[in-house]
Amino acid sequence: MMRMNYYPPCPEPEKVNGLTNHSDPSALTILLQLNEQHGLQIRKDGMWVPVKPLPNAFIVNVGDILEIITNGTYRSVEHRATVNCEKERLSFATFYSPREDAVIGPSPPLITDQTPPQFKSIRVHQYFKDFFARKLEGKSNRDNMKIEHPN
Ligand SMILES: O=C(O)CCC(=O)C(=O)O
Ligand SMILES: [Fe+2]
Repeated sequence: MMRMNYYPPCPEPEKVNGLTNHSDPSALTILLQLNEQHGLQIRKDGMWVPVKPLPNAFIVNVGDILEIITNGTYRSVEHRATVNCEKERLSFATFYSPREDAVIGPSPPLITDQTPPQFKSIRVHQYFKDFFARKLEGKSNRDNMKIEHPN
């Protein structure tokens, strides 16, 4: 799936979100910041860190599916987009995910007594149906896939 994002300039940029904080539901996202305008930020240790646009460079984001398949070893990155008052910003995201009839869940070789499955297994089609039915909000999609362990 591909998405083009257009963020018009805004006279009061601190009052709006360009794109609310979220992690991508995909396995991997390849992102191009088209016109080299700042705006993308990632959450690291609770802080929002700007990602500087580099000419002719892609950004590769780990998405929730990769977090689920690796049973939490690779963690999806929470990110958001801000707007600025001078110039429009454009980005182009390509989302990579397994085919619709595949089942995603923690990879069996990664499951041991010490590392029980952290996530449910689900068909990709249902996973995206659930994703689009919910509000985009932080890592809520990943959280929704978690299983509770009685310890
Ligand atoms: O505009 C950006 O840099 C981020 C876009 C994004 O996070 C998305 O399309 O999922
Ligand atoms: Fe995103």
